[in-house]
Amino acid sequence: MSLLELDGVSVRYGDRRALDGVRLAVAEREIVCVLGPSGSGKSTLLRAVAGLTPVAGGAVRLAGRDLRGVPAHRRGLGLMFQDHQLFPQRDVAGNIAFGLRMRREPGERVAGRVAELLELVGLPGAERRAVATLSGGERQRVALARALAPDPRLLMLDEPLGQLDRDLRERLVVELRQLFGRLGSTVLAVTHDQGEAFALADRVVVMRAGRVVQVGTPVEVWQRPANAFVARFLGFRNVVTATVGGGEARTPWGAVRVSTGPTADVGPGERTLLVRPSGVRLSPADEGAPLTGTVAARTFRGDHVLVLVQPAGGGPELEASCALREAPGVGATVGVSLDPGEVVVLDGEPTGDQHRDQLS
Ligand SMILES: Nc1ncnc2c1ncn2[C@@H]1O[C@H](COP(=O)(O)OP(=O)(O)OP(=O)(O)O)[C@@H](O)[C@H]1O
Repeated sequence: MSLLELDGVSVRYGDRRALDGVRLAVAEREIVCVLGPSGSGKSTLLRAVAGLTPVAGGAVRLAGRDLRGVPAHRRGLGLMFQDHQLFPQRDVAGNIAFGLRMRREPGERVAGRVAELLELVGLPGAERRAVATLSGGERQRVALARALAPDPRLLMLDEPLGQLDRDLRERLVVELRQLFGRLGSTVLAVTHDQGEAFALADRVVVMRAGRVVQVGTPVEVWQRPANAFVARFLGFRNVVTATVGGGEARTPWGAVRVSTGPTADVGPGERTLLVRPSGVRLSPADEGAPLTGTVAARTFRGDHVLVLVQPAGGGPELEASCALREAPGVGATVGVSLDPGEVVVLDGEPTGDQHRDQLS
């Protein structure tokens, strides 16, 4: 059964619809990450669930109970929000114990719980440290311990690692996932960083202008973006309109076969086509590839290079993913062929997970 259900939830700020009929279900022990550009309604969604923003339509249910009229502090939620900073005048223990003290838990029990939580988040013995002496990553851990302290049924995180540098974020996100798995936490998190969402989540929810545009596992969303918006948001550049029919797609780069694999079930017509950068194969210019082009830019991405090629015959630039040693230099003329296995036809059919997302 779902622990959290949003059933057609809408939120308005004046005339602006910040959330528009959002349907979403989060299962017990599931980690769901809401992803979307700035202003798409991610924080509003969390605030609506938390009871910090009034809901104009639809229902929010926790374990089957409608939360309408239930004040924020009675909802059994743990919140770690961007704007919920630590109290600078309290030490680490004072911050973590805040919610427990509000519930008038006995001092001894509180001290034991604080010690346990500090152990959990990797800061054992830090009770008496002043908040001002903590690094950004340590503050984040304390904020997490504070959110976990009352043993919430649902943990809600808004940009949990937002202010930290990339290296630390990448390490912490793995730790967080392990920690939530160990604790059996149910988590609804919001981030604008797709890498973070994909590393943390069991399921990803992509939002645009107050609506849910795709729900799926990280692999499903990555392999099969629902439409051009999601594909571009994930960072794919080779997204074009193509005419599909008779087992091929006519693209601005010429015809590409699409008869095999997951695209075979898509009907004919004008479609959005995604060519993954790994499917753009570069070769020496004189080896007879169907296209030629000039390398316009290169971006190093750790273990590979993204190469931007301007096709000689016109059409949008193509992004190719190359091994470090094989990446041609800027200005080089190259041959280009597209691998049909890496061409995905988008739109036109529901992604499997949209069914799963619907509430019955
Ligand atoms: N208190 C408010 N009053 C009026 N409009 C608001 C208020 N809070 C948010 N909005 C508007 O509602 C929309 C959704 O905002 P929200 O903060 O939920 O987006 P977000 O996806 O979390 O963005 P970000 O990633 O920048 O935090 C935006 O257009 C925003 O300008």
